[in-house]
Amino acid sequence: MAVTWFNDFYKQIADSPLSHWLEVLPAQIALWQKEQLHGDFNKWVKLLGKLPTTTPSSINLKDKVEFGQLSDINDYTQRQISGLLKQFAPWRKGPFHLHGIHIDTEWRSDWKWNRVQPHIQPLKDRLVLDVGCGSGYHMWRMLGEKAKMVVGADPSQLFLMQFQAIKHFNPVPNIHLLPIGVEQLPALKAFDTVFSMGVLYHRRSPIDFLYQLKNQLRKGGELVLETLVVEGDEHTVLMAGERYAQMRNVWYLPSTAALTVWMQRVGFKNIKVVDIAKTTIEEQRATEWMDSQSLVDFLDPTDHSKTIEGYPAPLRAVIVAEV
Ligand SMILES: Nc1ncnc2c1ncn2[C@@H]1O[C@H](C[S@+](CC[C@H]([NH3+])C(=O)[O-])CC(=O)[O-])[C@@H](O)[C@H]1O
Repeated sequence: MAVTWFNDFYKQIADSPLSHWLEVLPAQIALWQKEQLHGDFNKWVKLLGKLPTTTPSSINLKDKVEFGQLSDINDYTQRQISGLLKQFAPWRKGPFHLHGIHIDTEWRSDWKWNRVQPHIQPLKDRLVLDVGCGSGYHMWRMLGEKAKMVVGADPSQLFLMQFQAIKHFNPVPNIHLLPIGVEQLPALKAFDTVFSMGVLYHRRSPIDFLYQLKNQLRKGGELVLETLVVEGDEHTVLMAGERYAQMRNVWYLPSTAALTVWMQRVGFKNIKVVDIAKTTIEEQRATEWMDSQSLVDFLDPTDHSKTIEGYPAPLRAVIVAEV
């Protein structure tokens, strides 16, 4: 089933600093549609098509992501929307509020945003990229800060569906999620702000990853990086064994001092560590919308300062820098 979600984006960027992206992006997306669709893709697109059209009486992106109130729709429609959205579970990144339906996600992504937002350059009128954006929760909050356009890149197709399901209730033209990985981005050198939160530790080559992020920024642009770190000096980097907090795809956890050295080597300037926070079992937990195991199951049951494998428990840092 071919989707046309990306055509508007191509048209919008044709006459913008992102126009040279058109040399590669449409071909990448066409190949993706032809060869890389998830087994449930067509089922998901059909479910999206069943979401009723509503008229939200309010849009709030400033302190949460909330489209419409319960009073805008009747009980039947609310149950219908809720039932359809549940079919896109597990819902990991959020929360979202749609016409009184509270999608209570595994993560309180709003808490991360509260740690990040006070420290970044104002997003008003900026062209913003979010690499590894998940379901797009933070992208909506970036739009709430009046960014001109927000583009997300994330290869997860379930996250893409969740994003499209949310966007259905507020179909504004200046927010787009593209199903591509960071490695598929050409050196666009055009974004005013690039975010990448929760991705660096998933990359096998973190230094190459930092170069890829840098290559998306215009001169003077800002990188906002959030990642798992460990305590230690500029020589400290943890490479965990096969799993870290049960995740198989975790590679390097540097100290903030080591990460700062990496970023200097890659050519970032004005590097500032602006927040360090332990992830709590209140911030990441199982809910009705994500009912499998979560952080509490990935920590040592007798000592929450350690993961179940015996490594330091998740500690996350926010770093801002310029190019
Ligand atoms: N090659 C890749 N390129 C881009 N993204 C990728 C790639 N591989 C995986 N991802 C995506 O990176 C995201 C990481 S989650 C952070 C979400 C949000 N930013 C958050 O801060 O809450 C954190 C976690 O799962 O640990 C997922 O959405 C992946 O699909």
